[in-house]
Order: sequence, then structure tokens, then C-alpha cells
Amino acid sequence: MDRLIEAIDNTQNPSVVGLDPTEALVPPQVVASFADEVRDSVESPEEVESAQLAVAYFEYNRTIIDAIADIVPAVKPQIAMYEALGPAGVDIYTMTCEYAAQQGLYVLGDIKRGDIGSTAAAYAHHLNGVGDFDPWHEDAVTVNPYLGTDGITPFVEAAAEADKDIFVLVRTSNPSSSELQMLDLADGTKVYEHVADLVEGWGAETIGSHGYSRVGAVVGATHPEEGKALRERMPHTFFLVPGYGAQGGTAADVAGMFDKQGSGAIVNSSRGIIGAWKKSGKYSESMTADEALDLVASSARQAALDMRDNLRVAVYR
Ligand SMILES: O=c1ccn([C@@H]2O[C@H](COP(=O)(O)O)[C@@H](O)[C@H]2O)c(=O)[nH]1
Repeated sequence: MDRLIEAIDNTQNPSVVGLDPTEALVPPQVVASFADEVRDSVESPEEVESAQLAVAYFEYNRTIIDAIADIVPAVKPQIAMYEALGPAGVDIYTMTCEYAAQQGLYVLGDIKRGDIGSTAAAYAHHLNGVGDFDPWHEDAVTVNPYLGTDGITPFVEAAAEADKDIFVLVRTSNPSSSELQMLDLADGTKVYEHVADLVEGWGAETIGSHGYSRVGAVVGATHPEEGKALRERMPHTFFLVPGYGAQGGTAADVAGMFDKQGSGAIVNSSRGIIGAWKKSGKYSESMTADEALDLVASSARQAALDMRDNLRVAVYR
């Protein structure tokens, strides 16, 4: 986690921009501008729509990365948005990760994998690549702990080998998360608290120079009280905090998830940043694709600055 913590220190900004493109979030003239290029390059007419969206997603992502790379430490591409387009989307996912890394950003791949040990070892190649080849360009990935220790160990080993990190789902931000995570265990703890204890243990051998291990935890901004208690319970575990902005979480909600030095967490916003152009009041259907991308860039930058400033007030107090 040392590289992430140092990137946060350098920008004085504990926030990560989620790169979760959807058709509704990309201005339509940007998608339309790739029609001719794509029609000439695909093998069958059925592929046109996914190929066109994929190239539009990359242009959109590149515009956003260029607009925020000097003020945020990290990005979090959500692989589901890319996989939804098939192979063309997966290519764009890796190209997005590579481009973000080239701009100096820490790349947190939100892939939420988890399986039996032998299969988890294959998924863990997201971190340690294939030989000397790193096809994914991620600095960290998210992992699902439902299968227990043998599903996590391959990720921890791959992270240690490649000097990378993982973030394990502990207390997720979504409305139904309590159905499982808040269940009581026989010893009086909740399921998510037990997972939190496992996560501290999984990371124990990998604590870096800033006191945090390679094994982070996902803790939703929508659970401020539990997040604060988890901060105490997990002293060596860095938090990825989604749920800010579009899901209702605020800077005040996440403040308790940081340690006394103002470290220990990074807060994600995806739609709140990349979709800010839609709420700017400046968009017009008559804009050219370049004008629409300029608006995407300026709106994303302003939203990222606002988030940074709100977090600074709440966290670096
Ligand atoms: O508990 C969780 C775990 C992951 N996520 C992911 O974070 C982003 C949130 O997007 P917003 O647009 O800022 O709501 C998205 O990729 C989720 O899959 C989460 O929200 N909660």
C-alpha cells in the first residue's frame, strides 16, 4: 500500500476517480463520431455497436484521465462496464489501465474476483502477469472473500510477488449488503466483523513502511458508524471507500474511516465525477464531439476538485 499512500500524500487528496463508463454517460455525439471508423474495422455488422461504444469509452476515459491526472492519486476502472461490451470492451479496459498508469496514476482494478484456490491462482495473474508480461496494468484489484482463506491466499502471494495490493469486500455500500454482512455469529460478532478480522490476518505478513498491509478492505461510505468502528478494529488495513456522491455518502460520513494522521483510506466516486457534465447545465445536443468532450473534462475536473476540497476539510482537520 506504500505507493498508494505516497501518491495520496503527493496530491494531498484521498480520493479515487471511478472510470465506469456506460452508454448513458458518454455524450451521444462522441459515440456517433466513431461510426465510420468502426464500420470499416469490424468483421461483422453485429459487432458495430459494441466496437463503437468501446472506442467511445476509451476517448471518454482518456479525456477524463487527462483532466484529473495532476490532482488525484488514483483511478478505479470497473471491469463490468467493459466486459458488458465483450472482447472490444475488455481491450478498452486494459488500454484504459495502461493509459492511466502512463499518466502516473495508481490503477485499482475493480474486478471483484474470488474462487477456489486453484482458480483464484489464475485470477491472481491480474497482479503478477504472465512471465514478464503484465497485460492488465493494474496496481491493485478488488477480491470477494466469500470462499475463505484458500480463495484469498493466491491473491496475497501474487500481490507480494508483484509489489501490488488487494482490497477485500468487508462492508459493502449497497442497500442489500446487510442481508449477509450484518448477520450475528454465535460469538456475538457480525459476519462483516469476522471478515474484517480475517482481512487483518491475511495482511499481517505484508505490512509496509506506512503501517498498512497489502490487503485492504472495501468499506462503504453509506455505513459511517460501522466504518468508524472498523477503523479501530483494523489498524493495519487500508480502506477503499465507495458510495460517496451518487450513492449518498458525504465527506462527513467517511471522516471516521481515516486514522488520526488523516491516512488509512481512499474514497471513490465514479458517476459523481465522470457524469458531472450532465449536471453542469452547459450541455447542448448541438455541440460537436470535441466540444462535448471539453465539457466532460472541465466538469470532471471541477467535481474532482470539489470532492478533494470537501475531503480535506473533513479529514485533514
Ligand atoms: O461496496 C461497494 C463496492 C464497490 N462499489 C463500486 O464502486 C463504484 C461506485 O460507483 P458510484 O457511481 O460512485 O456509485 C462502482 O464501480 C461499484 O461497483 C460500490 O459502489 N460499493
